[in-house]
Amino acid sequence: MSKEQVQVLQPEGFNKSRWTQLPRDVLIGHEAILQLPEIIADIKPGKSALLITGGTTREVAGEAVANLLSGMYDISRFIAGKLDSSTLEECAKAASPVDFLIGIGGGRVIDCAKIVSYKQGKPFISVPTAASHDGIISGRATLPTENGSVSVEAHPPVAVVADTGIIAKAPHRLMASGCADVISNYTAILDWELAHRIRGEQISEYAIALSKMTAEILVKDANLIKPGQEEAAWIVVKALVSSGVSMAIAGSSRPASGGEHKFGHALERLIPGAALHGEACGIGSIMTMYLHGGDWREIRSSLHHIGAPTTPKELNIPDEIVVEALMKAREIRPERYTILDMGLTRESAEYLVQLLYEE
Ligand SMILES: NC(=O)C1=CN([C@@H]2O[C@H](COP(=O)(O)OP(=O)(O)OC[C@H]3O[C@@H](n4cnc5c(N)ncnc54)[C@H](OP(=O)(O)O)[C@@H]3O)[C@@H](O)[C@H]2O)C=CC1
Ligand SMILES: O=C(CO)COP(=O)(O)O
Ligand SMILES: [Zn+2]
Repeated sequence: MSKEQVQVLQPEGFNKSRWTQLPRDVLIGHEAILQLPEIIADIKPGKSALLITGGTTREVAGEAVANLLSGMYDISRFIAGKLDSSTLEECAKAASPVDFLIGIGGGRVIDCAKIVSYKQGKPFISVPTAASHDGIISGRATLPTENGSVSVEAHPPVAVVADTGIIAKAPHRLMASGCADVISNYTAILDWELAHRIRGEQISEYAIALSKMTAEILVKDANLIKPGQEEAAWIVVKALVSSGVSMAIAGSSRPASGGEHKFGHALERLIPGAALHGEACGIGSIMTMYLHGGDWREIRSSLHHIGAPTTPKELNIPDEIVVEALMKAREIRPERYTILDMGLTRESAEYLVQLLYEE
């Protein structure tokens, strides 16, 4: 090779730079949890750990992890029953003496571990007990506030350990919700492209391609997603990881969160706990796909096939609340421009909700 240096013809003002953070170790599979000691030994995060769980997930996996690691590490425990400022404060106190954190549970618990570990500059390990959301691996956390949910900067876990045996045993509703979260990537991308065309918002073709491919693979494999099957857990966790990587590439949740997520966050504010995160976003995605002029029936039948709800009635949510959530979606994260920010009228919102019931 010639020693001659290539002369870089720098376009004036070129100053792009992106720092993409990803986990160092991702372990998915049968009895993966038993390999936690090896994963921790590989990362060498320190000698003491705080295990953050929920009330149920403490029983499902938290105590098993505590037993596995005790004797090797100093273990303390914290139960994150909610995700609000006082829980975060208490969790931060519990975390301050330890070297690293392990979040064992659903999205709420993992986001709690993510936020506290980020604020304290400590590593955290993500141990999802359900395939219910694509925040398993992402570097962002969703924080409910009085003014609606905000996406806050955090850091990705240093490692993800997803035990497909544990995840397959979780209620199927959780896995179906995770699938819906991924299927909603279709409309999140359409919204991002819309914002690019109308507002000149920067898009990432790599993030879009990965996010779209992930949703497509999941829809193709929908017939394999059955309750209690470890293979189903394997397929869905891989999709959630891939969707999380698309967010890491984008440096934002844009490739996986558009108008259907703004609707989902608004619904959660109006009727907390009635729908799981992915369930709400899936229903939102049917409606925003209709507005985009895309194949909304395909979204609806994929959700139905997987076992996710496609109507408010299935969740015992009154239709009027869904109309309200569609109208309020524009107040959630107003800087995130989507099809729901284009002047949706109440009459159109009512029509969208009726569409969900169409034969
Ligand atoms: N950061 C990001 O990028 C993303 C964040 N999210 C966030 O994640 C949250 C949604 O996560 P989701 O998991 O749906 O909700 P939760 O974390 O609230 O979990 C739902 C319920 O499932 C229970 N559970 C979890 N695993 C099992 C199991 N194996 N067996 C029995 N029960 C189980 C939980 O128990 P327990 O009470 O013990 O917790 C909880 O009661 C939202 O806050 C959302 O905003 C969603 C997507 C992306
Ligand atoms: O849920 C997400 C992706 O599925 C990301 O969350 P936000 O909508 O809070 O950005
Ligand atoms: Zn989501």
